[in-house]
Amino acid sequence: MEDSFPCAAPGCESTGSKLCSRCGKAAYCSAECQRKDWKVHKLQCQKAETPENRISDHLAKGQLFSAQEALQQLEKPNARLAAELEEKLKLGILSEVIADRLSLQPARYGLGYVAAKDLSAGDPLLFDTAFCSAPMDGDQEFYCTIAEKSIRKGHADRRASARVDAQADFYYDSLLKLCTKDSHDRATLEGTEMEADTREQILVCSIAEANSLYCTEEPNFAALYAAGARFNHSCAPNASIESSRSRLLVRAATAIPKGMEVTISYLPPQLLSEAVGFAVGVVVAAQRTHQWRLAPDRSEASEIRRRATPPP
Ligand SMILES: C[S@@+](CC[C@H](N)C(=O)[O-])C[C@H]1O[C@@H](n2cnc3c(N)ncnc32)[C@H](O)[C@@H]1O
Repeated sequence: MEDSFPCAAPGCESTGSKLCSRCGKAAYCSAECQRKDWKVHKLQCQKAETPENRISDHLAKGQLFSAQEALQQLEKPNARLAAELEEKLKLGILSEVIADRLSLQPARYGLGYVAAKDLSAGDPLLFDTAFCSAPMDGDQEFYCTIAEKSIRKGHADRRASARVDAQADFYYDSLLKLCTKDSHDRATLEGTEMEADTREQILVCSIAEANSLYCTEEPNFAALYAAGARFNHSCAPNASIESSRSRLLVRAATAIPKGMEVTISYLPPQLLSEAVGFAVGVVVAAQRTHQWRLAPDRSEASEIRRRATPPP
């Protein structure tokens, strides 16, 4: 930079050789002078419209998908921003409705996502980070492991900053608001006298069972995503999922008009395509693997079970 810029800190007569990385306008001779001047400078410091600053904004707002996309488009890789993104992904407490494409609303089965604008096939809709995950073939049911891990993580106060703690608490609170397994009545559970810890264990276990999703990229794992869990199931879904132990991306699989519910399949595609005749095939396949259970209405479920059970 030109030598003629004076250091912007009041009283300093040195030459400013480093520009403020945020606005790119004020010049300082040293980090110390920049620190001293920050109280005044911050009142006029406007973030320059650079791709790096846009990525910082996305990261600050927890929009990790948008940050990742913008990082990939940078002409020169930026190791600092990439490391910040990785840190945030690891926390497992952030989700992003991409480009305001979805809204959470009352739907056919409880709450569900509805297209907030006309969507095209392939549009990314929701990015979420897994709060916890577990193998499907562990010593105990995967949802018990997910519940145990979730409770530990939900109560931990070991994070990097108060802000991260607050976000983690918010994410855990939204997990606690997810629906319980169909046969578990939340009001009964909440009204029954028992230790608070025991109630929480039963509640989170039921939530983990009703809301965990299979991992398409790591087929032996299931994971619990607080925002992703709000999608309802369809055997002819209009959205698809790409999921791993740490991340979930939901994309429109077809064009979806504004106002239509966006659905995913809770079953891995191979189970859906193996199914001979919709419900019976799916339920039998799911029971056979002991992994996935659909939640049709109860009379339908018992009729399916009756038809699916071979005569003695
Ligand atoms: C992962 S949650 C989906 C979001 C849920 N509707 C909510 O309000 O949070 C799964 C629960 O939604 C309901 N559900 C989702 N899809 C369904 C479907 N196709 N048929 C019946 N119930 C469904 C069931 O109660 C199921 O246990």
